[in-house]
Amino acid sequence: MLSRVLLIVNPTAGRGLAVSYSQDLKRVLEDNHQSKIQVRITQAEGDATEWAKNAFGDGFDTVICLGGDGTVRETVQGLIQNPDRPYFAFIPMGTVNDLARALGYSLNPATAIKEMAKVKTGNLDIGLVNNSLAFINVVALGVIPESVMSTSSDDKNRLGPLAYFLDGFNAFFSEKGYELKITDDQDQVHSLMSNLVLIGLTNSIGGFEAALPEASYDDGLFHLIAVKGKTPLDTIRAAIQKNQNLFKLPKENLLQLNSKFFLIESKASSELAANIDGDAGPGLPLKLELLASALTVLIPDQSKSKPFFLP
Ligand SMILES: Nc1ncnc2c1ncn2[C@@H]1O[C@H](COP(=O)(O)OP(=O)(O)OP(=O)(O)O)[C@@H](O)[C@H]1O
Repeated sequence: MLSRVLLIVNPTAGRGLAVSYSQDLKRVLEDNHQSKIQVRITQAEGDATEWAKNAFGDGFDTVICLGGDGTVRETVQGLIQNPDRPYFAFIPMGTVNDLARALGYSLNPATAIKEMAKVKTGNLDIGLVNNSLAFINVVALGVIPESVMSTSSDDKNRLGPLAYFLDGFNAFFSEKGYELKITDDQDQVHSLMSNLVLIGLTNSIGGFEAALPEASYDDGLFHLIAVKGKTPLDTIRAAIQKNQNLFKLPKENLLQLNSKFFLIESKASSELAANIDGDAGPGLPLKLELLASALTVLIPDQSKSKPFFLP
């Protein structure tokens, strides 16, 4: 691992600093792992996927991308298309960086680069939508995820997480709800009216690291939370009437399931599109399959880098 490394760099990520960060990462890898490095800079959507797909055949044992969650997702999309998969890591440079939070990476790119000096490996579960589209963090359905999909890259660069908040806030007043049928890996069918469904792979969703506290990137399960009710306001009213913390909604307002598979269907399928890791995805029905331990991911080995004192 880390002998021949392909660095995939999205030059638009990290407020345009990704290319200069890639040179810092190159030095850290050469100095600490004697790596042979090739740096490739993406020109457009799809480059990261194509290069990651062919990386192992091109002689790379490790692929590291520098970019936001979109770049990470595109890279993973390429890696899983080949049965021979290189080691994988990334330097987080996006707005939310959920996978970085889940793996314990530093969210500061300069620190995350330094942390690549000492790494250990972990298993990373990946989600697959409709047999083809990979996801790394979350599939979300409902009025809030729909509105967030329209958040522009310009707004994200200018406003950071606030851009998502503003778009999501407007959606709170929408009167939409969806009649959904959710089938799990035990063939249990759950029917409900919902305004928000999240299917997460890790504990961190939308930058909230405790969103799914029991979920882990390597536990081999999807974690689904569906908020019952026609509008988000309905749900919040119900919670407040019961004096509940909004993040601990009463059980009757939530459906929670863990499963390796979900089929999600709706009566009004054309109305509802999925948000896949923050970007627009296909409409319902959605088939979600979990690819357990699909990738071997590099994780900072903080235990080794900490100073060691004898008692
Ligand atoms: N040279 C390029 N010019 C414009 N867009 C590019 C280029 N290379 C890649 N992209 C696209 O940029 C998109 C967004 O990239 P990325 O997710 O890394 O940044 P971001 O949008 O700032 O991150 P986040 O979504 O976490 O805020 C990716 O989907 C990718 O396809």
